[in-house]
Formats: sequence, C-alpha cells, structure tokens
Amino acid sequence: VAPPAFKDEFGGTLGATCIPVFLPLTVLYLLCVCRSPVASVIQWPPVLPPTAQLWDPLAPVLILGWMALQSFFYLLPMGKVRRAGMVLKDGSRLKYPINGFYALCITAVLLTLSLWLGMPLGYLFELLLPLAVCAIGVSFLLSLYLYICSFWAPHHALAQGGNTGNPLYDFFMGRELNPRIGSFDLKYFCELRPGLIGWVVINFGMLMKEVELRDSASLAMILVNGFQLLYVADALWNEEAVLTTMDIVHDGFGFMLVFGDLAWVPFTYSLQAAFLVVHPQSLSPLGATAIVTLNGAGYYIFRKSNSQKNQFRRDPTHPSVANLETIATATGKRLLVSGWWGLVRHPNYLGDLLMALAWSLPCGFNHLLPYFYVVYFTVLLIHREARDERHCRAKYGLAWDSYCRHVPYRIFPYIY
Ligand SMILES: NC(=O)C1=CN([C@@H]2O[C@H](COP(=O)(O)OP(=O)(O)OC[C@H]3O[C@@H](n4cnc5c(N)ncnc54)[C@H](OP(=O)(O)O)[C@@H]3O)[C@@H](O)[C@H]2O)C=CC1
Ligand SMILES: CC(C)=CCC[C@@H](C)[C@H]1CC=C2C3=C(CC[C@@]21C)[C@@]1(C)CC[C@H](O)C(C)(C)[C@@H]1CC3
Repeated sequence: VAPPAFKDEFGGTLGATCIPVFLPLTVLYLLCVCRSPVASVIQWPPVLPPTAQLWDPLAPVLILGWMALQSFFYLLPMGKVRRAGMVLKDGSRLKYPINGFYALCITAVLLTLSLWLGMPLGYLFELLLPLAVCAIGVSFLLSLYLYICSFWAPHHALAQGGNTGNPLYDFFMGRELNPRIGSFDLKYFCELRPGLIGWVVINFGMLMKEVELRDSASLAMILVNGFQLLYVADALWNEEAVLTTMDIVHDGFGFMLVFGDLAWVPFTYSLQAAFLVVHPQSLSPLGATAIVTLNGAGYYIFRKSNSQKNQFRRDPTHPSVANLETIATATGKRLLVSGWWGLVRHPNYLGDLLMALAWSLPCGFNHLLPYFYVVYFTVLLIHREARDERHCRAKYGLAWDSYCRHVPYRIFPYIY
C-alpha cells in the first residue's frame, strides 16, 4: 500500500478550505462588475447584486437540462468508436468516446433551430447570475457525490494527490482518478462538454443581446465570439489529445476540477462577451487585423506544439516526429529536445497566452476587467508549469535535469 500523499498543492489544507469559498464568490462578483456601468474591479464599496437577481427558477431547469443534453450526445454512438487512454497503475487502459466535435455541431444546429423558432437567446444575459449560482451549486453537489463514492473505489483507482486522509483537502483535490458510472467517464465528460460548449453558447447569447440592443453585432463582439469558438472547436476536434493532459493522467476529480469545468470556465471565460454588451467598443480595421494576427500566431504555436507532443507520445516512430532529437529517460519514455519542445519547456502555454491576450484586446484599454482572463491564466499556467516540473523531475530524475539544461526557458523564450 502506497504511503499517503502530502497535502502540499494549492496551499495545502488552508488553500483547500478557502478556495471553494473564494472562487465561487469571485465568479459572482466578476459577473456583477462586468454588467455595472463603471465595470471597475477595484470599485469601493463593491458592486453587490440584490438577492432577487441571484435566483431564477428557469436557471436550474436550464443547467440540468443542458447537462442531460450533453450527456445524451456523449452517449450517442457517433464519431470514433472508443479510444484507449494512457496506461493506468494496474496496467489497464480505459476507453473513451471521441465524439465531442459532433456534440458541438449538433448543439449549433439546435441553436440555429431555436433562433428560427424565435427563442430569445439574448435573455441569457439577464440569466447569467442565476445560471452561475446553479452551476456552482451543481459543482458542490457533484464533488460531494464523487468524494463519497471514491470510498468504494479500488486502491489502484485513486489519484496520487487527493489521498491524504484530510477530508477537506481530498474533497478539493479529488480522491478518485477516473470516476465512472458504467462506461460514462465523469471527468473526461466534464472537462470538454458542458462547460466548454456552454461557454460558446453564453458568448452567442451575448452577441444576440447586442443585436437586440443595437440592431447589429459589433466587430469586437464578432472577434471575441470567433476566437473563442475556434478555441473550443479545436479542443473538441482534437479531443483525443486531452487524454494526455495533466488533468486526465494525474489529477483526481475533485472540487477544483469539477468547479473549474462546470462554473469557472463557462462564466469567467465568457466575461469579455458579457462586458461588450454593456460597454460597446469600436475597433479600427488596422487594430482588428493586428488582433486577428496575434490570435492566429498564438493558435498556430498552441496547436502545432500540442499535436507534436501528442503524436510523439502516441507513436514516436511516426514520420512527423521520428527525426526529432530526444533524450532517453529511465522510464523508457523519451523527452523531445528539438522542434517546439526545444524552444521552451511549455510552448503550448506560450501559444495559449498569446491567444488570451488577443481575446481581451477587442475590449479596449479603458477597463481592467476584460484582462482578468489574461492575468488569471498567466498565474494558472505559471503555477501549472511548476506542478508539472515537480511531477516530471520525480518521474524522469536526471534526464529531466538534462532536458532543463538543453531548454532553459519555461514559457517565454529568453524571459522566463
Ligand atoms: N484554457 C485553459 O483554461 C487551460 C488550457 N490549458 C492548455 O492545455 C494544454 C495541456 O496542458 P497541460 O496538461 O498542463 O500540459 P502539457 O500538455 O504541456 O503536458 C505536460 C506533460 O507533457 C510531457 N512532456 C513535457 N515535456 C516534454 C517533452 N520535452 N517531450 C515529451 N513530453 C513532454 C510530460 O508528460 P509525460 O512525459 O508523462 O508524457 C508532462 O507532464 C496546454 O496547451 C495548455 O495551454 C491548460 C490549462 C488550462
Ligand atoms: C481556478 C480554477 C478553478 C482552476 C481550475 C482549472 C480549470 C479551469 C482548467 C484546468 C485545465 C483545464 C483545461 C482546459 C479548460 C480549463 C481547465 C479545465 C481545456 C479543456 C481548454 C481547451 C484546451 O484546448 C484543452 C483541451 C487543452 C484544455 C485542457 C485543460
């Protein structure tokens, strides 16, 4: 039996106690700020909504209906049959359906149909706060369910980090690695479907609200919608690649990921679109071209580097990666030291951050709020890089040190 893991991630027990209180309040606060005329994150006294604005009986119906609809799409026998994930502690490999892109397409068809039937999608703007409250509630309930069920999971199915014996810390980190109901994988489903697709649906609702208010969608709103739709469509098109990410391979499914997937992503990643509804911006053609170019460059780096590593991990003999320079490690796996992964140790983070900046720039320079995503994301990725570095050093030892000497910069070439 392995020794219990240390409570050393995310500030230990204190972090695991405070974050589940602080982050849900942050989501609600940011939504209130972005709808206020001043939209200042440092406004005092802070903008607080009347309690009546936090609840709408339609919200739980929409959230639960949405989860049920996306679960139904997940179970439909379409797309690639069932792909095997990474090898687990007991030597087995779980199978996953690869049909997320179809789920996005069917959702798009349903949205078009509902527009045609005259459904007021712009009403999502009014519903943002009650929807966020319900998504937060669902996150707490699901995390509690996962925590309780994990006590029936076999030992080899537990995650390394969320297994300390401290209930608060384990609830936060997640005890079980791949909780499932039958063949329905809860973590894989939540990571890519309800929150990610929900995010672009909310964005579209904000665009429709703008059309309602001003008769047409602004260029800034179209760019934000287009960029973020590209990001979500890319994630679902390359769904298989998520099977090699840290969340799926290493992290347990606890409050951090449940809340991140179901509440944080849809309601904070859509802040720029919600902001533009109340604070319209005009963009010059030159400004728009520069922003599109920045997003294109970020996307290119993000996609090429992620695909290169994914291809290399799936089949190192594939012609697209077979000629790259590598370092051998004691585990039998090799590390890339040329190509994208020879430029910096996380080229995919670099591309993702350039895109994050391009999503905020259409909102102009008069407010900090639309830049919340860039700031949060920089902190998240620097922290994530440090966590990954610790895992890799523990896994690969001297080979990792040698990789770090070959590739000294972590995310930004010649800077960090
Ligand atoms: N939009 C958002 O909110 C978020 C987006 N992301 C994005 O998700 C994507 C995945 O990120 P994440 O899971 O954090 O990390 P990575 O995809 O960067 O995966 C890290 C793993 O890659 C392997 N690896 C590292 N260096 C090398 C190398 N030189 N050669 C071969 N393999 C290597 C190691 O695993 P092993 O050796 O075991 O294979 C390491 O643990 C990124 O593009 C990131 O930007 C991430 C978080 C949030
Ligand atoms: C503040 C807080 C609660 C943080 C939790 C972190 C989560 C929001 C993120 C952890 C890793 C994520 C990934 C994506 C979304 C955000 C979370 C869940 C991702 C699905 C976005 C789309 C990308 O293409 C991706 C598939 C590579 C990515 C995977 C990691």
